[in-house]
Amino acid sequence: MDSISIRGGSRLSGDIEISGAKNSALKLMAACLLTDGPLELSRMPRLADTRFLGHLLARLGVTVEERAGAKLFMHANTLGEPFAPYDLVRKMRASFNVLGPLIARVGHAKVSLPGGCAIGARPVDLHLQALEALGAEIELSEGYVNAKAPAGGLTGARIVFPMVSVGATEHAMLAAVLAKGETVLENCAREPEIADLAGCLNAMGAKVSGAGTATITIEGVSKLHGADWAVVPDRIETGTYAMAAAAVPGGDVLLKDAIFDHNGALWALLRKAGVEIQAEEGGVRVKRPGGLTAVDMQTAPFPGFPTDLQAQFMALMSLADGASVIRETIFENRFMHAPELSRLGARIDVRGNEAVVRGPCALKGAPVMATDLRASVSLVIAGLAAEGETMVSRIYHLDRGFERLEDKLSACGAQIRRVAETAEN
Ligand SMILES: CC(=O)N[C@H]1[C@@H](OP(=O)(O)OP(=O)(O)OC[C@H]2O[C@@H](n3ccc(=O)[nH]c3=O)[C@H](O)[C@@H]2O)O[C@H](CO)[C@@H](O)[C@@H]1O
Ligand SMILES: C=C(OP(=O)(O)O)C(=O)O
Repeated sequence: MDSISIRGGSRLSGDIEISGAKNSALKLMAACLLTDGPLELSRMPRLADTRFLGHLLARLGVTVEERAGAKLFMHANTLGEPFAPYDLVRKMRASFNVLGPLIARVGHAKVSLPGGCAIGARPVDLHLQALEALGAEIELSEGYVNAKAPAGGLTGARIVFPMVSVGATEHAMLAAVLAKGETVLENCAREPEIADLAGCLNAMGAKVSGAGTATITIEGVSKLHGADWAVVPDRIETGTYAMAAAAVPGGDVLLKDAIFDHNGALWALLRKAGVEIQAEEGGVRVKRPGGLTAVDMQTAPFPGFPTDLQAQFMALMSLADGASVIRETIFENRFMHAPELSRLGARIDVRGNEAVVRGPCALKGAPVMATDLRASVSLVIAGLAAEGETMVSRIYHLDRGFERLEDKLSACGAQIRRVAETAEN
């Protein structure tokens, strides 16, 4: 297993190009199952997760080809057995979203219950309830979901989600586009990835309206066709590099292609903390002119502060003057980075879903372990500010969601490198 070595203290200066969003790309990839026409995605991030889902799609009979210029071509003109085995689904949550498209197009499917980051219980009851509301018969057996559409196919329905779920909203959309009649989804997630999925589905001939609001209406169509679609820039990668730029005084980075409006909650808090944020032609500029002041934060569904940036924010607050109270409201076990940050010298007390960070802490490099995707990058941010060397192990978590992280950061002056595992280490 590779590690990442960081020598802290260098301020970041330069441009970082933001890749396509992992969390959007994965659902867009699942959409290729809905049509016998080709789907070509551009601004595709090359990540462990997208490769894994590519393997699963290939197993389902899809032709999957990476093409030059960050493109991914997928063609599901014929599909094989609609079976998604445990080994290909356990590593990430988004692969579960092949279930809806498979029942919508093929009429039945067997898909393993999903894996993903170990940040809480993460049930899929809302996904299954939505598919059942569309008429699917669902049976759980030995870790698998066996699902079947009724003889005439899925039928539109009114579905009111009892809580906001990104994955369940997307899953319902992916199934309802081919259902007969109208589907109305209420209390939907409003994340930019949802609007991206709706845009792509509409480019494929679907009739989805209201994505990005709490109510989404879908007029089912009998067939979809191929399309070309550009993945939305990654707001989590954007926020992560913004906080990396703010970790060392003097940081000045242009986040190229970042969409300013997708990170409103983060920008408001960073400005309060003393970071300068400016929307510019072609991206967002982040500057850290002086010291940082502690601010409190609470995660919430979009447009609130994203849970996927909570770990990075905690790392930054360890460098800020004063106490910051961080409350995690989405996942019940998403503070595993706290003890690792403490190894670098951060003072963090965790009580239930609340963490109190008391800064500023003089961080010192140490060996630390990545426990999940966003936790691992919070250790990188802390390492950029720490004195001496920080060695982050288990970075396969990082490779799930950050494309060429070392290259992007070192091009801006960070002293960061990947250390390949050898017989000696
Ligand atoms: C691949 C992907 O896009 N992952 C993102 C997605 O995850 P994911 O789609 O899994 O997250 P959800 O929005 O569904 O989860 C929100 C909350 O709802 C709960 N819940 C969810 C579904 C369900 O059937 N039952 C249920 O109880 C979850 O346990 C959690 O407490 O949104 C999360 C919240 O923005 C992000 O952290 C993840 O990075
Ligand atoms: C938690 C994440 O991914 P997954 O939902 O696939 O575990 C993430 O993107 O931060």
